[in-house]
Amino acid sequence: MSSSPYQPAATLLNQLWEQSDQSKRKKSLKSLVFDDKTGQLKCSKTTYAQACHVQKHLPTLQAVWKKHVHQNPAVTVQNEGLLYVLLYELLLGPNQSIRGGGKLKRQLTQQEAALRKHLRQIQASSPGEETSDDDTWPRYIRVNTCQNTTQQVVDVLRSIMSDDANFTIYLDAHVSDLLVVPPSATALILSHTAGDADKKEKGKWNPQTSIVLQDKSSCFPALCLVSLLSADPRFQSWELMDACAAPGNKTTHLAALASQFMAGTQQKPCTIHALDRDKQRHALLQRRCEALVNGDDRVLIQTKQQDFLTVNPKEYLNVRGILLDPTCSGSGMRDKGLKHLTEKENEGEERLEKLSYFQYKALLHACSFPQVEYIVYSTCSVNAEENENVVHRVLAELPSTWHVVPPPALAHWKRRGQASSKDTDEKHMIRVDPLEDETNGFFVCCLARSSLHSMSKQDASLPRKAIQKQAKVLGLPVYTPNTFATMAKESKKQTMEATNKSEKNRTGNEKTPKESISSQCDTNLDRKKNGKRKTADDASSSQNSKKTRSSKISGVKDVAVKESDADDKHAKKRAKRLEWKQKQREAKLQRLQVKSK
Ligand SMILES: C[S@@+](CC[C@H](N)C(=O)[O-])C[C@H]1O[C@@H](n2cnc3c(N)ncnc32)[C@H](O)[C@@H]1O
Repeated sequence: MSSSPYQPAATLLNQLWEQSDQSKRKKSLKSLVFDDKTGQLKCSKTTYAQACHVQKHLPTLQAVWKKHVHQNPAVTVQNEGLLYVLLYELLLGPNQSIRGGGKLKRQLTQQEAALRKHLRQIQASSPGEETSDDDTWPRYIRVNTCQNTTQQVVDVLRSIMSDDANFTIYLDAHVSDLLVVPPSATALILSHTAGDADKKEKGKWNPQTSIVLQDKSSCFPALCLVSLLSADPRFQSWELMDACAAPGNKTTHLAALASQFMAGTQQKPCTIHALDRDKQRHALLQRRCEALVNGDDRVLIQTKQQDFLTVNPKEYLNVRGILLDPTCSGSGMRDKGLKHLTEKENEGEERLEKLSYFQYKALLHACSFPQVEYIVYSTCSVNAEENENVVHRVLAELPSTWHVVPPPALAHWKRRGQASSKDTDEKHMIRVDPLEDETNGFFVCCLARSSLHSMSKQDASLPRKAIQKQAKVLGLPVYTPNTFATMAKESKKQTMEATNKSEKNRTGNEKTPKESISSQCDTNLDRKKNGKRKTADDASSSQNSKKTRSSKISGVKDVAVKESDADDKHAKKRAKRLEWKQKQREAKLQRLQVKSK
């Protein structure tokens, strides 16, 4: 038995990889660790988080190990899972060290310098092809249909991206007017169009108001609320509330969808009350609503800085729909989420309790609005405590006419609520898995007050057909899962094949750049040693004698240190340059986003 504290994560990964080889119906990491019936985690959060990290960085770790084995063919490792967990901890983990003991730990730490060198080379040689989530997750662009048609935006994006064949634009498979582009495209789109920022007229492309960079799952709440209201013929006018609205992504999405619906009817303009209790966030909300929605006379947004829990429901007698997206732990967010999993078991429990109590209070308060018919409750958390449990707790206190309803627009979304032992409501709730759905983890639950709401079985083909129809009109393909991840893997494979081929082509006599450097290092080394000038012949003989000397430990050490220094210098320089470029792009993106807010 291994003494390693990483063994549980290693076992989990071995289990995952072994069944991937044998069985046709592969289980994902998530389905291996969560109990099908109770939805409870079967291992510790730490074990799950370690396994997630390894899976995320597996291509890089495998490439490092491949290089290592190439140089040390005698190396063999039995426990592949443990190998990659330890490699991750040593090279990429938060402490960059391995806890505990064991033979494999000793073996890896002894080779740490060489392993790090491989890692640097891999990172420097293929920075754009890292297959981590950040580089393969699609980027979502929501068209603000209050200012432009989707066709107008698509035409502009096409012209911006026309120079690069890799930049295909897709339409999302679930959210209308949501475009999907490769991760590398967003910076290009925003920077390319920054000069047009002063064109504020409606219908004219303006990157700050024509589009919103909004993650897919965060588009679900407004989509759900509008699909429920528009399927209900009882209401002649819509008065809605976004109870926790800042910075206004969902409010403005709600406005855009409501406006589209109003366009096809004789209804009065829709009113949206958008509240936030935080002063600064409310100011931002107000600015964004003005910029994104003003000029669209089918919808009116009234913002207010107020604590939702202090709102008197009797002052909003005509409110029919409430969108409630309260503060949550954010454990579904891809950058926060894995951090949350590595928290100590008890850590954060108190915070979670406070959050879920606030969420319960807010949802109960929303249900007390006299005329409200639909409430869409959402969080970007993956904890049942903030999601299903909150809904059950609230429903237990309400008259039985209140019930969970399935959102028509997401009838074709497969992932549903985590089932508790008694309830069947979960099949109507929406869950988004940050590890599998290429968008942040999310939860949406729709509540309806009246039993009049039709619970007839929803036809999943309807929303799917609607998206296909829109894609056809726009001339766009519908995005299919993992498109960019597959492309990144393919491109990485090709680069590796090309590199291997060119390395093989080099003949024994011909010096590779690396050998030239090492030869130079040898010369310098010998110069220092002998204290006299050496000839070119001396230098080459020093290179030729490298193999002979390599058996003498001290000589090998010196040469290796010099060689790795020179190699490192180049790799570092390259990595620094790429890092700087990336930072510039990100800073530009941020500036543009701040401007647009
Ligand atoms: C998750 S964010 C909302 C994000 C927003 N729905 C969007 O999509 O842009 C939660 C917001 O709720 C606000 N908030 C928290 N407690 C509140 C309360 N009691 N009343 C009103 N707003 C509250 C916070 O200030 C924060 O802006």
